[in-house]
Amino acid sequence: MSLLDVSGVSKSFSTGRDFLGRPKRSLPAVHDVSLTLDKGECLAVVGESGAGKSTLGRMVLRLIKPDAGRVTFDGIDVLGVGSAQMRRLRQRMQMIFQDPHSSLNPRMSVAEAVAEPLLVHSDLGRVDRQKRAAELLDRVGIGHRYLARYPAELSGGQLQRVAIARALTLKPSLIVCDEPVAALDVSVRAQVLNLLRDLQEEFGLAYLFVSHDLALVEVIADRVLVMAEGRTVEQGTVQQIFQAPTEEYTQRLLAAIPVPVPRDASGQRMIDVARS
Ligand SMILES: Nc1ncnc2c1ncn2[C@@H]1O[C@H](COP(=O)(O)OP(=O)(O)OP(=O)(O)O)[C@@H](O)[C@H]1O
Repeated sequence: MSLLDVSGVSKSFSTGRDFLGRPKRSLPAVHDVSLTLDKGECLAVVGESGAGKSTLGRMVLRLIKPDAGRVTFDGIDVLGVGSAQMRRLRQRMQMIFQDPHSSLNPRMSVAEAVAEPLLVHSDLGRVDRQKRAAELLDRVGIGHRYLARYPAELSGGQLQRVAIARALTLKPSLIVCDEPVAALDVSVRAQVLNLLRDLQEEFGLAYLFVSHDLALVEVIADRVLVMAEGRTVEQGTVQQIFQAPTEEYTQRLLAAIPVPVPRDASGQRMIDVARS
């Protein structure tokens, strides 16, 4: 059984209102998309802007409720559970957003932000919560001198590390990463990507990795789902999608990668993203 099983999910959004306040039109954002994700695996969802990638990621966590389809996490029907069970389930399914500035509370110190989920979801006392937060922050490369600082005092890369530590606090098995390095300076992208990769291995995390950047996807993903206009174009392993894409749309996406990753005669990547 897969850790995550998404079957035929669809979502339409209504746009604008007529003079009676009724929605004018219903536009499909995601249509009949299915995927599976195993423990410790990384599935990238790629496609151009507006393809429906973020909507799909949010539906997996029930942050957006699908109009149709099923989402099963570890055998549990995510769309069918009550709010108390959903709160428990959310501990095991976390999300990292593109913009760490907006995902962290500006009035909470770095240590408080990482410890907060434990206040809500565990019986740990204050000292133990702070200790666990400090350990996690240390693990993601944020030293002790930053613990009492506030988001406005940190760089984008540091903030994303804090957001990653916060996502790890409750020991999730799935993290939906929605363009997690897209808002960062090019110089720190590789470091944060490598951190995500190391943490995945260390904690056996499964990632649903939403990205429009195929060069990153090739480095981090095991499998790829290509989306266009809300629909699945094709799915396959990284090798299949990057070396033998069957659909013209995927071929065009690949051709648009600015700097193709050099390969040796056997098709293996010749460089890796620099280690942090
Ligand atoms: N809350 C919303 N209300 C109305 N329309 C929405 C809403 N969220 C998304 N959409 C629409 O759904 C479609 C898919 O959006 P989505 O953000 O999922 O795409 P995406 O592939 O993640 O794009 P991007 O890479 O630009 O973030 C778009 O046409 C978008 O305008």
